[in-house]
Amino acid sequence: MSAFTVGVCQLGVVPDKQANINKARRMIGEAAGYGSRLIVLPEMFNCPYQSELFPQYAETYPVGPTIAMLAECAAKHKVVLVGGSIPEQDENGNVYNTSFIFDESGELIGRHRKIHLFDVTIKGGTVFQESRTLAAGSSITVVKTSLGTIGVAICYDVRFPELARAMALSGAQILIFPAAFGPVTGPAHWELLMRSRAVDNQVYVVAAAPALNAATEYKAYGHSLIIDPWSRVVAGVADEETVLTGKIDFRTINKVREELPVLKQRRVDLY
Ligand SMILES: NC(=O)CCC(=O)C(=O)O
Repeated sequence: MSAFTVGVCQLGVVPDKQANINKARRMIGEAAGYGSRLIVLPEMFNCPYQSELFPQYAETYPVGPTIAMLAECAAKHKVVLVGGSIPEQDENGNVYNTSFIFDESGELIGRHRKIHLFDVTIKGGTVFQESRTLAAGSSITVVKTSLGTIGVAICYDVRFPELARAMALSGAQILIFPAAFGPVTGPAHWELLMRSRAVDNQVYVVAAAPALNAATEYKAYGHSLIIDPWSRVVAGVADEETVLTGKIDFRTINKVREELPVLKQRRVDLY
């Protein structure tokens, strides 16, 4: 399919896990009602973004109310669903920041475990240590869907351009980033990074953020975005809870790559 609508659920996360699941179900239904064939949720959408909380909100595939809701909604609405991310516990007790990806029949078609953990100390700003409770994933995620090929990475992963390039070279036409930037790096880098990955690789970028909830400790920046391969913002919002939609048209990828053939012109003999 060369053109279709993508929907992004910019959901405001609350401490009550079941309330987050219910809200996600409702927002996925709303996005499907707008004609979205691909729907994306934000990073850690069932759990406040706080390291110490991740283990207690974690689920082990295929068991768990969040995973069940995602599979059920994908099948009910016949959509490709990138289920943001949730804390996932494996059989050895390791917890990952994981995106589960479902097809239109509710089958799991991909799983991305965040590769680069968000361990930063910005003086006078954000201090975060995902590695206190999370383990890092160890593979790149590129998934063929009925709509096209998608690459999925999570939030801080966007800062590593080699990863986006590897996904694009593996055939990804859309790079999807469930994410949760905060009030310090959000205004400074969010749009810049997302648009850079789009222009570097001449692909669509979909960045799904949580809405701002002023009552939670981590203040999400919001500003979900859909960006085209020319780096134009197709659709964007501020920090409120809402469903964002935009058109993806793969013919734009071909047009941009024909006009500016930078991917073909790379000097792989030199770098
Ligand atoms: N959840 C995250 O990985 C946050 C990344 C972030 O805020 C950044 O600036 O990078």
